[in-house]
Amino acid sequence: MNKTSAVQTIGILTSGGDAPGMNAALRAVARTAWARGIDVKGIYRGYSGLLNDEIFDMKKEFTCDIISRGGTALFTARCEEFKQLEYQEKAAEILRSHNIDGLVVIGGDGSFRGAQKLSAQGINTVALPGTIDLDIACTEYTIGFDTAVNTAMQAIDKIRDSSTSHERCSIIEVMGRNAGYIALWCGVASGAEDILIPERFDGNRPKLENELIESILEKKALGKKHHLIINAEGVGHSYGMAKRIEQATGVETRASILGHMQRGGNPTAKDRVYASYMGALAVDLLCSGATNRVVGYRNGQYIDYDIEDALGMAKDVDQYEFEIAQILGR
Ligand SMILES: Nc1ncnc2c1ncn2[C@@H]1O[C@H](COP(=O)(O)OP(=O)(O)O)[C@@H](O)[C@H]1O
Ligand SMILES: O=P(O)(O)OC[C@H]1O[C@](O)(COP(=O)(O)O)[C@@H](O)[C@@H]1O
Ligand SMILES: [Mg+2]
Repeated sequence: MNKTSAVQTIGILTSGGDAPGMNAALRAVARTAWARGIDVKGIYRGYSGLLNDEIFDMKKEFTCDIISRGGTALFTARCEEFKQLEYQEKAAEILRSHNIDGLVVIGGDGSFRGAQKLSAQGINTVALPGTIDLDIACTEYTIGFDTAVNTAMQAIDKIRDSSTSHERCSIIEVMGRNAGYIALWCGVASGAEDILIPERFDGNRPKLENELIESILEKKALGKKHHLIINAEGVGHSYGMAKRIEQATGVETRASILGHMQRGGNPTAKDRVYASYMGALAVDLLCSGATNRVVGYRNGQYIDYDIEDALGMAKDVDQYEFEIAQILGR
């Protein structure tokens, strides 16, 4: 019992796509809470597990040997029904029945909406940005992005060796349903000739493919031995694109979709350390009586925002960075 804290029992859940570093975050939440004299309960499988009352008393052992592991020891899920008010009310009841008066939600923008709804139901809630997509406007950093980019970059390096040996064009599709940050970073880090991101795609596929065909022929004429195209999932259609490009250019073209390997693996030091400080801050915010907050990282500092304000912020790929990425691939 901590008489000065606004909350006495903190629940933790992970929600949406898993991200490397979620374990470091939940470990930090639990250990900071214990250090502050607060009880901790784990909630399995995100909002879905919460609605099924999959709640347990977290003990120290649960947080041991997980900081170096990808994924989430609490498991994660997407839960459509949680978008409805009646399920949000039910979830708040369940939390209260376990004496959980503070909740930390680790997930992406969708999960923040859920956290906001629980806050409206009277449960003090703080969210941590856990997503490989980096698509959260209020923060320069999200848990998992750094690891995902490094994992994808290493895979691209390997594909590049094969691509160069065969003097082929390779289209490599990386994750990012609505966001091109993984593609942009991988493109720059791998020296890709072309980078396709949803933020700069107008939906006109024939136009996009014609530009790529021109770019491939131009670079082939300059003596380039391969042509790497990093394609974000949000643009997609990599296999069809490869076929049409090969037909039009005569350059053998292969597509590789990296898929879920990008979400796994041991988190980088950055993901472990940032996630740890963010987890600790979430607890201290709850102790101070805060609710409906999201933790972020900006200008070298860990900060927090109102969830509504955070979700209202717009984010776009920096145009200068995108232009330079294109220049460097020429
Ligand atoms: N508008 C909403 N209201 C309540 N809960 C939501 C809302 N949007 C999303 N959620 C919850 O958050 C979960 C994760 O959202 P999703 O967008 O799939 O992943 P992420 O949190 O990684 O962005 C959803 O399955 C749902 O349970
Ligand atoms: O594993 P799923 O459910 O197919 O989801 C795939 C999506 O999850 C992500 O890996 C991460 O997105 P979220 O963090 O929003 O869940 C996206 O890049 C990808 O489009
Ligand atoms: Mg999301």
